[in-house]
Amino acid sequence: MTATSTATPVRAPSSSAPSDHPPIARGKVGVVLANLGTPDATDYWSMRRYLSEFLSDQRVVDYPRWKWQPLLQLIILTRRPFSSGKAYKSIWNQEKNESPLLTITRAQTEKFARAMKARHGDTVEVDFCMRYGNPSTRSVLNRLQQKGCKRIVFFPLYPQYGSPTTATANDEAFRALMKMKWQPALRTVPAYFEHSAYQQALASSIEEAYASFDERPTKLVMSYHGVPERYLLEGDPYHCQCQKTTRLLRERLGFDEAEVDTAFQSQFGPEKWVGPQTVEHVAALARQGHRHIAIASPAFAADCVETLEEIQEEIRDSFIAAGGETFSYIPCLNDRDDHIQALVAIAGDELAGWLTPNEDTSFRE
Ligand SMILES: C=CC1=C(C)c2cc3[nH]c(cc4nc(cc5[nH]c(cc1n2)c(C)c5CCC(=O)O)C(CCC(=O)O)=C4C)c(C)c3C=C
Ligand SMILES: [Fe+2]
Ligand SMILES: [Fe+2]
Repeated sequence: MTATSTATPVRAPSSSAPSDHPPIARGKVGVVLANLGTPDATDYWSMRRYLSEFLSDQRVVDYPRWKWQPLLQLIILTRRPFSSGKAYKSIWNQEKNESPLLTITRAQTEKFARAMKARHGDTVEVDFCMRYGNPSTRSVLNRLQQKGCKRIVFFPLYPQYGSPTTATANDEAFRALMKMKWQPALRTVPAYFEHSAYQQALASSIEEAYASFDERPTKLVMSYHGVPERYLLEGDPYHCQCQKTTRLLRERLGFDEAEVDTAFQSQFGPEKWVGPQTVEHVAALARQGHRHIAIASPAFAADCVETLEEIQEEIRDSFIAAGGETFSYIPCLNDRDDHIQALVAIAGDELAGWLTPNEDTSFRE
């Protein structure tokens, strides 16, 4: 996906340059939205390929390779592609034959590109990439470099910093740069959960959902993707940033402390993960007498298998089985206009000084 439809002006070098000098693309600034990635299809081998790439990443599962790879390749990847494939199948975008995460990320990028172009003109080139699967980080950064982007803002779409998400996305971007003869300057966008435009978009999405309910839920559960507790103890701020996301949102909404809980989902493997686990927490809420709860998932910029299947099927079933009656899922911010405007504002902060009018960043003659 390319934001600007104009062809890249590739010019001959200045008249003082030798005639056999390679052509030089005119200087542009790239902005790349990066998300996690998703399988290309739901069959066993597509799922296995995707999960193998994902779960072999030591930022995600940090056990030593000699210990983890035999377990992963010989045991986990013989079974998990079937169960995960079933989950993806239940939410697959049949019309486009792709996963919802890909559909939504593309829609976000198209809107973001239009808004960036309206604000900054043709100097900015926008695209998206995935950490695992396609479009790969390397292919997108190579394309932008070839189009003449001498400066690139790399924007991992994770409101909270996590080593299994933000850090590995950035690692992959820098790995791509390692192969380039003419490497662009690269800025990475930090966690943005505190940004007021992001907080406002999140608050508006919840207020709009609440205005549509016949009866006010007695609890709002903020369900974040979990991580092993050890990652927190070893310095990953993700858990703290999730707690703070909830607090800032609750203060902005003016909700009572007792009305909003934080929980963590998607536990994987035998290690202790941060808690409470959403699937158990909602059942406990039902047993305590909560009949109507709302649930939002602010670790994800886009709805994905973890929200559309895990929350809306597995976690909902857990609440209903324990005696709950109404389970209201509030979608991720996806391509809401206020979310896109927030992303534009956040990217704008990182572009500071890079968009001087008429500046040619490509070549000084
Ligand atoms: C095995 C350990 C995992 C850690 C740690 C982890 C952290 C983490 N993940 C996200 C965001 C997403 N994860 C998604 C899917 C997913 N996550 C794991 C494992 C870990 N994640 C697996 C095995 C899967 C695949 C699905 C499955 O088999 O259950 C997704 C959805 C992708 C999609 O295609 O829809 C997202 C998004 C965060 C924010 C996070 C912690 C910082
Ligand atoms: Fe995950
Ligand atoms: Fe899951």
